Amino acid sequence: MLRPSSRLKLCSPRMPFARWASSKVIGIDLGTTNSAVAYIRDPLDLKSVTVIENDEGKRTTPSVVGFDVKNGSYTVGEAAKRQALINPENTFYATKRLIGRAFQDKEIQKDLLHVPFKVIENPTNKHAYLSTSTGEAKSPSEIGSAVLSYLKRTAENYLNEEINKAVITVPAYFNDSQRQATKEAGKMAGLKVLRVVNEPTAAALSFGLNTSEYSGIIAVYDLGGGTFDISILDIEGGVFEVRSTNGDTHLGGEDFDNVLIGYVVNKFVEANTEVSKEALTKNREAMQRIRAAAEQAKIDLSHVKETRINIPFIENNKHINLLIKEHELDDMTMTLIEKTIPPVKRAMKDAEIEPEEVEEVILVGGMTRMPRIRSVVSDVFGREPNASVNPDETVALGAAIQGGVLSGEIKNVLLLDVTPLTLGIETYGGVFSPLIPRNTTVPVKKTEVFSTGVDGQTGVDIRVFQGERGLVKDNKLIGDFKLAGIEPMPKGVPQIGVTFDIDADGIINVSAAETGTGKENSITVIANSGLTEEEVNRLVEDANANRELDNLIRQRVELITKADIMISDTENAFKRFKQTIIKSPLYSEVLSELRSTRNMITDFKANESDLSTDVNDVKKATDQVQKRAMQLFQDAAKK
Ligand SMILES: Nc1ncnc2c1ncn2[C@@H]1O[C@H](COP(=O)(O)OP(=O)(O)OP(=O)(O)O)[C@@H](O)[C@H]1O
Repeated sequence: MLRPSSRLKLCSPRMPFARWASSKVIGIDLGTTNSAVAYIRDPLDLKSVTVIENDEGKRTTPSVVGFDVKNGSYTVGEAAKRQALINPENTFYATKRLIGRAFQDKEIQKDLLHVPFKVIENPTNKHAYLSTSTGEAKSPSEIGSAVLSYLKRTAENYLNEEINKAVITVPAYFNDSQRQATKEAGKMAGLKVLRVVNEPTAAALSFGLNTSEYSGIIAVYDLGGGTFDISILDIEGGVFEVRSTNGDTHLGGEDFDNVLIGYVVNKFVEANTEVSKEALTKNREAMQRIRAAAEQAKIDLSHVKETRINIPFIENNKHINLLIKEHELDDMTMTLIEKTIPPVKRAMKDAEIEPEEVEEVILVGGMTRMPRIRSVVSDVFGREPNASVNPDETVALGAAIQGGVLSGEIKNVLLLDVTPLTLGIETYGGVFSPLIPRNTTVPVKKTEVFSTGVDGQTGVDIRVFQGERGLVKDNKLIGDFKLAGIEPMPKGVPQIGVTFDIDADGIINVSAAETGTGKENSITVIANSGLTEEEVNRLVEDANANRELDNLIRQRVELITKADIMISDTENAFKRFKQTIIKSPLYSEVLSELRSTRNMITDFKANESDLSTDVNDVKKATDQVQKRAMQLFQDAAKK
């Protein structure tokens, strides 16, 4: 992992923070279920960072938007949640689970079964969009933007001034496409998004600066309504360095609710055989009522040992009256809780630390109030989580602090965040050539020089991948572009510099330039789809399981490519200097060795998947031909 030695240090923790005039930057936690907005009341006092209450006096606002299709207006937050029962098809919630994702993603297809509104495929970008009952398409960014506008207004009403700058948080494991879509939502809401900050990093900022002079290694375990993140940070003298991050962008309270909803539905149809499961699940209003009651029961069970779900007149004048115990909820959701453990272990491994080195465990997100989750987290880290952090507010508070840092109101705090997955390009033979390893501190810029694989090649396809495997076919294509207009040259001669530039928001820009012709091209990577939970898990697990094999294949492809280029060079030299070297008695002998090595390479490439062939034979033969060709040229020169 990159650990810059020249990182900025806080001169003295007791040094007063300086203030300079600037417009306010609000911090927004745009959550799957709930959102919050915060600001810094007094930059000289970091403890003055405050969550702003909405017009209903609440400190968090449901991320729900309800459209009135008759008059074209919409409501946000509590008001939207209240009308959900009578307007289920036009009340959109948990749309953060869709943002920047392809409609065909397995996760999206699974979610479709549980939501009372319509999710459609946008014909242009193939992303998941929403549709009102009158067929009006809305992008998840538009829904996010409605929530952001509401929070912007909340802040403006409270502060009595116009606000147009914000820091917005996103799950750490969000990919490029999901980050772009979130920024877009901010722009649509009339906000200049100064920075997109990872949620656990924001939580750490708020914890670290509120706990005076905190230094040490902390783990932030963040399980909210829709996503799970784990980050390991090293906090020292005002420098917040993320050492690793991992997670699952499709795991959260919504999944727990869905499990409980399934349980309630099954119990109801078992007890009322005249009601079919299909009829009940198609009844949007009934399902909306079951959803609300199930979520409430889940929340209640964090405080009481048992609770009742009572829903009168659910179908055919029948009622739901069900007793649920805490251990029953624990048992039915244990597989979901356990899904958080492998990312935690991977994050610790990547940060090169053992659990006992973690000095504080910070819990973020409403789901971490569930006692079973707390006990699992305690077991994994071997310590009780820190109880001083408010899991609903800490992310927004951290975003506001980062806003203060960016506006210059807060000095001497430096945030060093990381990129969650390895980034690289495809090279000859389908090999994944990483440029930026996962958990590299951002912003980062890196250039590597590549060349062509075929003689006379005038264009190259730059295909950008994200993932942990050695071959591109096992990773995720996140964008591609062509660099054309290269002058025809022998393979291996053109010098193509490929530059990856990841900004502090985690957004990726890739450019390529050929030095000879000065041809240049670039893209800002906009992924066709987000990484599904399965893909993320598969990427890392498969990479570990297949590391040896991948390395072997990779080394073989690299060796053969090198040999191919060397033999091509020698063949070209033979053609060019034929008149001179033909005079040497060595000529025909070396020429035949050259031809047989060429045949070896051709055979090897034709049977690339046969791992029983020894690539070292090709290497030895190539080295030998090189040596013999040198002798031939020296001998010919003497004549
Ligand atoms: N006391 C509680 N016990 C169990 N679950 C709870 C409790 N309070 C809230 N939750 C659940 O926490 C989830 C919401 O958490 P939170 O508001 O932190 O998420 P979010 O910020 O909207 O989501 P994300 O960070 O994933 O985008 C919901 O699923 C809610 O039901």
